[in-house]
Amino acid sequence: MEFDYVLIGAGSAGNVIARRLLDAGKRIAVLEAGDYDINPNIPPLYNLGMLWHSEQDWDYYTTEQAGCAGRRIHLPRGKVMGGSHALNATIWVRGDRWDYTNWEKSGCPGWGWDDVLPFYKTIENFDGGSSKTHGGSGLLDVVQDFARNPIQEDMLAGAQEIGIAFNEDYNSGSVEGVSRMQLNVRDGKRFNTWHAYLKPVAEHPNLTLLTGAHVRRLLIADGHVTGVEFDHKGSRQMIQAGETILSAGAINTPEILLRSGIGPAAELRDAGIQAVHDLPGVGKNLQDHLLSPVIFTTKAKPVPMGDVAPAEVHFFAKSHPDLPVADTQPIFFSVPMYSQDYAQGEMTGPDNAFSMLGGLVRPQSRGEITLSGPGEQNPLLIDLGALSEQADVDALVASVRQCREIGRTQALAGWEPEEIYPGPGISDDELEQYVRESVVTYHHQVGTCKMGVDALSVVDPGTFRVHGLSGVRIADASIMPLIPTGNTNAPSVMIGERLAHVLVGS
Ligand SMILES: Cc1cc2nc3c(=O)[nH]c(=O)nc-3n(C[C@H](O)[C@H](O)[C@H](O)COP(=O)(O)OP(=O)(O)OC[C@H]3O[C@@H](n4cnc5c(N)ncnc54)[C@H](O)[C@@H]3O)c2cc1C
Repeated sequence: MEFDYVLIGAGSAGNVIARRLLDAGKRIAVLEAGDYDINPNIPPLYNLGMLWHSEQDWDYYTTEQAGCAGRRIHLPRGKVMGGSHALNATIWVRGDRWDYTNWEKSGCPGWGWDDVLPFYKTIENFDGGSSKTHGGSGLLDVVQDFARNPIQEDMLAGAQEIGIAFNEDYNSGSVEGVSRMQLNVRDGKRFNTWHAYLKPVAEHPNLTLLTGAHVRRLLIADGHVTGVEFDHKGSRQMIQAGETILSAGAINTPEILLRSGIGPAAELRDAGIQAVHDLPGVGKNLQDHLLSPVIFTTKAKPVPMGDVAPAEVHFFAKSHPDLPVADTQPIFFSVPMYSQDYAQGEMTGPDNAFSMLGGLVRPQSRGEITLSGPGEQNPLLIDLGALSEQADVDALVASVRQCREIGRTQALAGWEPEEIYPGPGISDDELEQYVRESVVTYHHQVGTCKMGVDALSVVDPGTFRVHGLSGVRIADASIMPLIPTGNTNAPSVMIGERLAHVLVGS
């Protein structure tokens, strides 16, 4: 056999795994559906919105979301070397200690905070240096010392003015409070796991890297996965390997399994696909974070563009005090973040504006990914179940209300802000409808092949093997059993390091 491993997807997790396998002398094939990251809008973070609907975006849409005024919500995902880490805002957030305690409790022993912390430290090249909580000599830059935009500093002060405590380091185990973000940037430009891990060894003799290689299904014989079938340069091809690793992300990893006949047998039959392995949890347990915008224009002076990033400050807060951990994470942008596909018609306004987006990060709603038919031309059905639980609506409304309040603080008064969305016509008591009509994804889909041991679990938490099959493992955002309290890139990278450790003891 030519390859020890074939790895599908060169995204946040995939690049890490590929690098560690090469360092350990393994022969690997990496198949990435997208191309190299030559789009000039990838490096400058300010241009990330220009990547939406581009060739580097899988450009998914949800089904009509009943909880969101029947809207279909755009879900950008990276289809390029670097994966969604090539499209994201590079905000580095591990989540709260509480998240990992809950992963353990949900049937994932060995995934507590103290277990994952060493992996985060291994990953990080933190500009604050190494410490009890941070790594200073890893491959991935985590930067807190960059030129800050004065309007972001005033939003930071405004949050403190309404009683949100300052948290010097939200990555130290407790997220709660308002913080300056830590980013994956180098020289002020995006720096992702492709740049940090795989690109430096892209000429390695043990690496076969195919871009534009779209994996269609797994090859399976008697419960053993022997490789994959994929499209490349206009023809259908196969690769066999000792093991297959799926790192295609929370949408495409379950898609590949489902199209291979691995999933809920009855649903597969209904979609016209012969089930080869009945695994009820594939595509289930879909979780995402949500945002709803509060946007202000300024009368006193124009909003300056920052040097590095459009988003620099966020805070974590409980929507009511008896919660064990923050359930909201508003995020501040130095640009107007007009909602896509706003129910009232296109959301427009002046370019001179800043945004504070209410954010829901502990959703109770769950969604699912299913197939609409047997053929590759039959699209995926992605149902986020967004805002299907009233508790989620209430938390998001509370978060939007807080953002409006910050807009009225003394700290921001010097800008003379005027709220344009939701706008003066909408009182705090009328926010529910606005939230349902304006909500967008926070881009954090996870959980569709969750680790664990219950009936809906897909992946073994110790070995990353797919339950009931040999020769195949999964390591990406799809295996998270519960969505973390915060952005999901750092946990995805950590998952990549952990699988590498299992395979080659990095
Ligand atoms: C617009 C946007 C902004 C975000 N902002 C942030 C942020 O600031 N901070 C944060 O923490 N998180 C952010 N996220 C989320 C974060 O980027 C993801 O959680 C993380 O990248 C997931 O990593 P992954 O390895 O699971 O998947 P990905 O990084 O998406 O990698 C999957 C890879 O697999 C490839 N692939 C998929 N299907 C196939 C196939 N069939 N054949 C071959 N290859 C395939 C894809 O093209 C992709 O390269 C954002 C995401 C987006 C889209």
